[in-house]
Amino acid sequence: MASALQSCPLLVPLRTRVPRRDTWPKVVCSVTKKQASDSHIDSSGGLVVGEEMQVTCHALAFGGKGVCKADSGGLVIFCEGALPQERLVLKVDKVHKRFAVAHKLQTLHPHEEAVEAPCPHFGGGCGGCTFQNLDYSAQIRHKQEQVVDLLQRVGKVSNAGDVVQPIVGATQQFEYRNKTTFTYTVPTTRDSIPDGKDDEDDAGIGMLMKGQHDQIVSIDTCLLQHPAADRVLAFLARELPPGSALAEATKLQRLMIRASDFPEGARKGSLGGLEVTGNDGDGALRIMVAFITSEAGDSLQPVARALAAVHPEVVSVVNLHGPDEEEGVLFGARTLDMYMAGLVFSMSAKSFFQTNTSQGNQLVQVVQSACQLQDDQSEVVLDLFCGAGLLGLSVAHRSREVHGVELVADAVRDARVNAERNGLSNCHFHQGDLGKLAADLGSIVPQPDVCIVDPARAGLPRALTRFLSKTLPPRLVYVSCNPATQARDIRDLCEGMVDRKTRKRRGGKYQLMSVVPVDMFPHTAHVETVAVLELAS
Ligand SMILES: C[S@@+](CC[C@H](N)C(=O)[O-])C[C@H]1O[C@@H](n2cnc3c(N)ncnc32)[C@H](O)[C@@H]1O
Repeated sequence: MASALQSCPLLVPLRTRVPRRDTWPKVVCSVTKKQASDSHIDSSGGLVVGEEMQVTCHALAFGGKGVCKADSGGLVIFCEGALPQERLVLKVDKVHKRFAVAHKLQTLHPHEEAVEAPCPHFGGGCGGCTFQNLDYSAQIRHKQEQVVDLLQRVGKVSNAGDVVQPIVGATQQFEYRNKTTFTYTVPTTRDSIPDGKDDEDDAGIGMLMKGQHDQIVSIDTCLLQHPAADRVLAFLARELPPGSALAEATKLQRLMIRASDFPEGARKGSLGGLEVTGNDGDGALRIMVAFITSEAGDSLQPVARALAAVHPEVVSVVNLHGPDEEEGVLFGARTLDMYMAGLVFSMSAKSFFQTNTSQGNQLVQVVQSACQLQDDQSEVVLDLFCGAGLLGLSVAHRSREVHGVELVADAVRDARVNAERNGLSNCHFHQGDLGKLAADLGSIVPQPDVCIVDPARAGLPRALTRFLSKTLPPRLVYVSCNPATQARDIRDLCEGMVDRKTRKRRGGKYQLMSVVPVDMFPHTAHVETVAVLELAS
């Protein structure tokens, strides 16, 4: 059923909605464009756009697409939804010079570890999950293989198979997300619908479609998020529906729901080994809701109060509005208390927090042991891209000093409060853009013994790699949510950066000691990795 829907481009608009943006996307027209491109014949590699064919999937590419080939050989075809060893029918969407892109129409012979996906939205285009139809042990095995493969191909690490440690799998594979963001849409206008007819159902709240930035799948449940978030979503879908006068007046774009409690295995005692302050809170469920709007959203106050009256676990409702996401409190507190690694964190709506509480604890333990701090609290730790301070604060009790640097001002403010709330007076946090201030970082923070970096998906800014290659902290602990950019940066740090004039690499001083993959996001293609680099002797 799901694959039949995916196979027919004309059905796509019925399952998608147009999100509101300040710059209005021309999404509905793109259906017409897509039809035009379907009829375009591209003969490169013998593949034709729109062609349907039987193939076998051989592996999973980074990002979750299946790597397929036609029986007669030819170009590699990256196919959405295909699993290794699966025999399937696909439809070619795009043909490039060296590869083609396709989506699955039908499974002929399934992956031997295929399972029934429990979510009603899986396979319907929702961008949330990739592997719900694959047994969890197979998911993590593939993630492990991808990390090794990227280190070999991109990082040029010859002993990648030895360096990469066994992946830390998740004990809790559903309901693990402590934060979910939903997109609000408005009904499309009459002229933007190709057949000129209004679609009464054409507004919704949902997740972005796979690979899209301007189309969503309407959903009423997400099996990855905290179940309490489903209840909040249901209330708001009823009381503040897309297209309602209030949603229109405030230009409501997105809805963020953040839940704080203790999923199975998140408590300090049950994991063991976390040496922190033991600040576990009372275990009560608390929820923050943020309405992200284009216009100031003071008029959302009555909805916020009604939500908190029906769902007393909602302790904070805020509005982030305008291009700078200016913050206003609609109900309760401005921040939400979150707990991880035996520490308490005051979290503003705009601050980053590890999205999987249970696996966040595991990640912290991996980082703590990767830092290999001495027992005498003599060492200085740098925590770059520190967010609200999670990693730096979790090693502060074993350090002389911790210095964190972070771009988002609210996160820096939270990090300072968090140091104080956890009684960690040896921590200092600085606000700044590490892409811009990297060259001057030495005048802002002391020379570290250990430097933790945890950048966004783009990896390290070039200027920061240059700074680290010059100042040479003895130990680098590189936490990454994108093993591809991490592999690139590891190569730069170990073999040296490419000299613009000579086009040769020079100056690499590090060696890669270990990489630990941690599965923070079961059922998705994402994998977190913690790499340790030391100065080569
Ligand atoms: C993956 S999060 C890690 C946060 C923190 N280490 C944690 O575990 O909670 C990356 C952080 O880097 C910050 N960031 C992104 N680009 C940055 C930049 N150019 N300079 C400084 N911080 C940046 C983001 O705001 C975010 O808080």
